[in-house]
Amino acid sequence: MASSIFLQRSVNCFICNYQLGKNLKNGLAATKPNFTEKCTSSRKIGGIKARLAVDSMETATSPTAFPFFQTESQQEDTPASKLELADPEFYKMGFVRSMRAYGVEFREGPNGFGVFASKDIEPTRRAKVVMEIPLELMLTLSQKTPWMFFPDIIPVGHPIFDIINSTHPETDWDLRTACLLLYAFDHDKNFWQLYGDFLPSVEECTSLLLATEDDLKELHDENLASTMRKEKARTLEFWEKNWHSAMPLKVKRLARDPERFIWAVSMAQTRHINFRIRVGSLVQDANMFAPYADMLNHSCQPNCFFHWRFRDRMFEVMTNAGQRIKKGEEMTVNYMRGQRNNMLMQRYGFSSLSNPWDVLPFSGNARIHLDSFLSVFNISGSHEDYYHNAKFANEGDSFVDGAVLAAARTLPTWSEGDIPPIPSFEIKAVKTLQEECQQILAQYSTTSKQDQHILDSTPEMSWTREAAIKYRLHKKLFVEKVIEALDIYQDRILF
Ligand SMILES: C[S@@+](CC[C@H](N)C(=O)[O-])C[C@H]1O[C@@H](n2cnc3c(N)ncnc32)[C@H](O)[C@@H]1O
Repeated sequence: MASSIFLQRSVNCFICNYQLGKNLKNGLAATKPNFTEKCTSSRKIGGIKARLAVDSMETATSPTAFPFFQTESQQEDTPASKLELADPEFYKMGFVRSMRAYGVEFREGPNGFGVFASKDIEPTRRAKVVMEIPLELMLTLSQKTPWMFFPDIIPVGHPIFDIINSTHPETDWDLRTACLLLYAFDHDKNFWQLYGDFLPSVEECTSLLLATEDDLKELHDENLASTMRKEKARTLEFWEKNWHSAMPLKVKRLARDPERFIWAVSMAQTRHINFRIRVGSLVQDANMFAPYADMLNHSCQPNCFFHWRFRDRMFEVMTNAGQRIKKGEEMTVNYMRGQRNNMLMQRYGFSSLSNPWDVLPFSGNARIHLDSFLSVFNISGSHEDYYHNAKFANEGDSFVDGAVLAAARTLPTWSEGDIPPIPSFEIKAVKTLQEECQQILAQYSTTSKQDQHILDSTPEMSWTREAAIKYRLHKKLFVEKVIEALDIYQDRILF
């Protein structure tokens, strides 16, 4: 594959009507395109600036000082008012098509666009609607054959119809939705021709499908790197099979180069939602691109969720019942409950410093006392639902976050009702577990400090490279947090 080919898609900037040559180069070492200097109202400018500005704040914050569960997108550390607001056109083009947003605003932060509360949201007994997106604005594909789609923009007999029809509905959902997205971009007066300008470009998308071989090496995780190579090969194979020279122009122009198709698949992987919807009497499991809702970032402790309102075919973003959200706070949803960082990376190109579902591969026989370990950190609930019982935590005690919950889930433990831990046994077990942690750290060729230094000293790094380095850094910080948690366990319980 010739990865250095440039794809130029001309788009108009809404504010200044400047003709932008959209740089779709799939070379992530690429220098930032020139047009960012000329147009001050495109998504690109804000994205890059915001990332630089916020990165320096991030590094000033020690990872262990993060408040419980508030570090998912790390935008909480930056006042929302400092993040750039989305272009007014972004709202307008949706409002005229009956999209509604209540008490939320879109801003560009370190993780691209995000959704923020524009006023205080008081807790209520019922979940509150904050966004409504009509079915007509979404791109929706049924997951089962015969495949159905909304809105009905593809004429039967169009070759892209046959291409989508040739895919496997369950395993090829990303290839199918990518085809539908590309068709929507090409379809006269379709909403996605406008919305597409607010999607991340090749340079801004964190999907590892767009990562270079060098970026994949930075993961320091050969399994994940190899999975991504296979994913990329599968995508290319599909493009080669369907975009050969004998294809009619109306298909060819949708993705003239493999890079364009890989970008569309990465949009599908990082933005589409699996959802069960009811339209009339028909209940369908669907793959959907839901504009505006796809700007919500992920959190393992989200304050919002999605809902389908079948009565008037509205896709809704709702706040959790009883949830208080302060003005400026980020609104988030959970993309993948119960998944480890490698799965988040594979699908979305980011990892979480405080993912409560991450695990460490302990191999020995050493075990610590479950009940006493949990009680030291005020962790409550059953195994699958551990949570930090902040009510009993010391004031200002911010050590416990998702990483400590993950530690609670993965540390080998024992428990026999009321039998207390025997200090000498526990010390031995703790030491062995900490040694295992040190061994895990020793397998990496860099330390967490070195990773942090690389991130701090290379502000112009590509988004995929940054995501890869953060991934291995998050792993190490998790291991270090386990070591520290075991220290605290010894200090607080045994002496
Ligand atoms: C559905 S989109 C969300 C909107 C996106 N931020 C944007 O700019 O368009 C998913 C992408 O957002 C970013 N993202 C979402 N949640 C994140 C998080 N907690 N940490 C880092 N990046 C996140 C990742 O790049 C991911 O692939």
